Amino acid sequence: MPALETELAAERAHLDASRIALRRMRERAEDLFATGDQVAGDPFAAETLGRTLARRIADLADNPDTPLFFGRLDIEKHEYHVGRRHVTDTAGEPMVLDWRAPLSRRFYQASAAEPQDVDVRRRFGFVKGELTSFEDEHLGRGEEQGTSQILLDEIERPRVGPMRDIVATIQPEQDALVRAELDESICVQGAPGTGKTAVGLHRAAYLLYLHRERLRRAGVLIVGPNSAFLQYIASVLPTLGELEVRQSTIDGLLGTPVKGVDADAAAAVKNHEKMALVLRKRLLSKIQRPEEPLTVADGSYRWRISVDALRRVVDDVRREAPPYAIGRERVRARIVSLLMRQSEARRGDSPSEGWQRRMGKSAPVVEVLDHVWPACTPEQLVFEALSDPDPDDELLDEAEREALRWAKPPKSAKSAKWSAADAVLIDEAAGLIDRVPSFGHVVVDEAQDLSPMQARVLARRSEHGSITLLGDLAQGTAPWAARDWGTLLSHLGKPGARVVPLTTGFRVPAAVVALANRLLPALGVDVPAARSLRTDGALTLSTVAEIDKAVVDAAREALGQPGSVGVIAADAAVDGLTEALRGAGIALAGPEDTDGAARVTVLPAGLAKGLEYDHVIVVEPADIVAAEPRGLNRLFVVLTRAVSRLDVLHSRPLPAPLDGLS
Ligand SMILES: Nc1ncnc2c1ncn2[C@@H]1O[C@H](COP(=O)(O)OP(=O)(O)OP(=O)(O)O)[C@@H](O)[C@H]1O
Repeated sequence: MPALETELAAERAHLDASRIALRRMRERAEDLFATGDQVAGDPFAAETLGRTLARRIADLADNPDTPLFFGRLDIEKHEYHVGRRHVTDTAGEPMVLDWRAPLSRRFYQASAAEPQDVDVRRRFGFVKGELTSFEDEHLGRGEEQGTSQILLDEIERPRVGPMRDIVATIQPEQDALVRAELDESICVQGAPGTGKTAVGLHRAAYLLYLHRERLRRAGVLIVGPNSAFLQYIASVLPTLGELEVRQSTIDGLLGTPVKGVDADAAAAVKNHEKMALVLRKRLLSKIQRPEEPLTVADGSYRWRISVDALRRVVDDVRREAPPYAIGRERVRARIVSLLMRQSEARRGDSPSEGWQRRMGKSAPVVEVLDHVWPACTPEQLVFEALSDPDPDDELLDEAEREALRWAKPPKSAKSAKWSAADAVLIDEAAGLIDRVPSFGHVVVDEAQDLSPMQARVLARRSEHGSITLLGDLAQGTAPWAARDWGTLLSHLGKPGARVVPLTTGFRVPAAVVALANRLLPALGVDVPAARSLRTDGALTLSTVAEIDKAVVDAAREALGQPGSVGVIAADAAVDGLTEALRGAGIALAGPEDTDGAARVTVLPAGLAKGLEYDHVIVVEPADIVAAEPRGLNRLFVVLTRAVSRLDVLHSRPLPAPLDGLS
């Protein structure tokens, strides 16, 4: 047989053997699922089983498109398959290792230079769950291949629907972040499409696998910029078998319903870190020194605490600096304890708990407390700070005080229409007044846009845990967006966190990366430029006479290719473009698209962050830039949403950094 045919025959034999193994494993996984159904003995077992089954249903829901394994390691004559989760045979022996297991690390990290005892690493390629190819690297013999074709096929695959997991093709520098220790907080500065979001989600799944009990108790939180983004990433963790993770926006974490909108000047002051001090100062100013002694009647006795003793109590508690509400209870407890000592000395016995409670609630004690340490709710504190900013507070100047004051003052905290920034202030106040439960781990995506006060919301929720901060300073579009990570990390309470850059792009083709990189010098941030792994892709820049018509034509042409199409324009242009596309008979994704078949989405530039489309049509870049103070950063975000093809259509001149390109 000629050499090529021999090789092909051998390859077919390998594939057939792997297909048989795959079928056996899937049958075994389904068996495990079926038997679990019948063994619930008691209510606790039934509940636990219910949870396990729910997870398994989610695990298997993507059958048969999700392969049970995607890799194999040959180590000391043993073959270990690596897949999305453990599968064991009837004797309990592992058939597939979970990708998060310690041994699986070698699948991602072993190299010819450091084979880690791996003789052969095999990657399997699948198309719609069907095993179609494999690649072997004989690391033991010092052989390693360059960029994997299976990885290239995966990143060039058309994107339809929500985000997918990347377990089969996690790259070594991504894996190092995914597997960082639970106690370590990390900040990932990643250029567009370098896999920041993917890394954050896989890190959450990895930490849950390794520290399941600890994290189940404390909880894992993923914070994203808006609900469209959360929907887009929602299915990644379930396909990795993890259902118990809270995914939320910042607004969603706060208890206050948002009914009002701030003027820009008010939002700027309210999001500034000095508001934390303003609120703190205002709250502490409620604490007064006692002026009168306390006298309490107790049957035929009268107990008396001197002004000096009361002052000592208040001063001591103030120095201990507990949260405000706890401070009030501490003062009450210490006053009761002084009363108790007098009672013990006079009566010679220890008063009961009932007596202590009665004393604590007696009118004279409550009167002293209300004077020296009055109760206060978070809403009340913020209401006061916005109704009547303290003129003696040198933290704010008069313009800032004016910006803070309500345009139409509400009668009380109860009737106030709180804005999103007010809700953050109320959360700050709540953190001053009482303790906030902390998550075990918090992943924050698009973190560059957090304001200092929003960062403090997350600092409170990760005080006893760690964080994974994901972002790109170049994509900062909020008025308060971070210019450097150090300052933001301090607001998050993790000043020492390691900042790690990711620069290899998996989404955006090289030609599009080169276009977007032209904007970088004008963005005022110091970040390393991206390098794309993709040499495919197409870029066109066209001057057009009639924008609407050009967009319709471009969308029609885009529909000739597979995958999703995103038409991204300045927010104000979206309605007109929607009408033009609908008028031309192009079905648009959205609420009317009940069967989910439409492939074209019209998207305001303001919502494009974090999303991706196979084909992106960017409409009138100059309008996108002109629409907001950080318009160039917004354009940078918009240009980097394309997976395969980018059309830039403009009738007005292109913004300066792109000048002369079309
Ligand atoms: N190792 C990988 N293997 C396959 N695909 C990958 C890999 N890393 C990233 N990708 C893909 O690249 C695309 C971009 O990833 P992701 O959205 O996580 O990047 P990002 O850095 O968060 O981007 P952005 O800053 O633009 O929001 C996604 O489609 C993701 O699945």
